Amino acid sequence: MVAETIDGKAFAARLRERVGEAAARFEEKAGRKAGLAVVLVGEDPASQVYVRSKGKATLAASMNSFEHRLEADTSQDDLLALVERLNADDAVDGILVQLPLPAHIDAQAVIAAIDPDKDVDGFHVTNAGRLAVGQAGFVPCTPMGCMMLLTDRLGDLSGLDAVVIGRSNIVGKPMAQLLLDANATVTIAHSRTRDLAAVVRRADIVVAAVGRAEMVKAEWLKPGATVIDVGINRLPPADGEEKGRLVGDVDYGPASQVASAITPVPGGVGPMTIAVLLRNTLVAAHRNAGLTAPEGI
Ligand SMILES: Nc1nc(=O)c2c([nH]1)NC[C@@H]1CN(c3ccc(C(=O)N[C@@H](CCC(=O)O)C(=O)O)cc3)C=[N+]21
Ligand SMILES: [Mg+2]
Repeated sequence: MVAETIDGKAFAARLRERVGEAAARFEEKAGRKAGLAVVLVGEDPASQVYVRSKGKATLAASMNSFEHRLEADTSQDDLLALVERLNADDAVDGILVQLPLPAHIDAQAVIAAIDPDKDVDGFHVTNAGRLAVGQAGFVPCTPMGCMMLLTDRLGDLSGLDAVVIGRSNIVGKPMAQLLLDANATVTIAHSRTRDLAAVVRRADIVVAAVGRAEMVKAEWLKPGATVIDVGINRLPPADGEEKGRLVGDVDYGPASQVASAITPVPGGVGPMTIAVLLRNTLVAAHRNAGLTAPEGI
């Protein structure tokens, strides 16, 4: 079997297009653009790349982008004060504080300071709780993007066996909850899981979110499984390479001989994360303006 490639990049482009059209309609109704504030502390090169592409995508989707770049030695109090200003700013519908933060800042305290109704990352405990008990709130962008790719590919997930590898608050746990809400039978595997290969072997759906390059092997997969690879790992440069290649958590080449469908890295889940961020921001804008959020985005 040769797996079909799940083209997250193209799916995300279509989603951003729809969000952009809905954002233009929002502007007509509300008399202002929807706005996303992105806060970056320090100069981590990877974070700078992400923040730049978020800003570009936000503007391209007819929304305002407010970028706040702070020195690496910014105090936690100064960062919290900025978050408070953004909470109070009516032009700001969504707030994203880029993670990771420098070690001297308590990321949990910063996330807790964000107004849950502007928390378009879905990281605030209020939104985690809303997801856990089935109330409307913001769902973390990466797992939401994975769900969109899965339901587009498979339709009804009811009764399917899903294995999520990784238990982070940002991906693994919310991913498992979304799969459960879709009536899949869900297993969360992690570093202490015994015989991970045997656990993965049962799965119709595998979501790999461990952050270890090419860890999930083709031999672990049930033939015909649908594989969503959340990992973005840079390999050490090979001979003659300036930068190492980007690879996922799945050993893509061999895995694509066993799976029926698989997301590539890059071009899979990553672009979906940004598209869902824009969608969450537009939903936030509608709520803040007292308008009904549009359907079909
Ligand atoms: N508060 C917060 N929210 C986040 O959502 C958040 C964050 N902090 N910190 C960092 C991670 C990482 N992240 C990515 C987003 C898009 C791609 C993406 O578009 N990747 C492309 C390009 C990859 C490349 O070429 O570097 C792809 O996979 O095809 C990747 C990673 C969001 N994050
Ligand atoms: Mg975590």
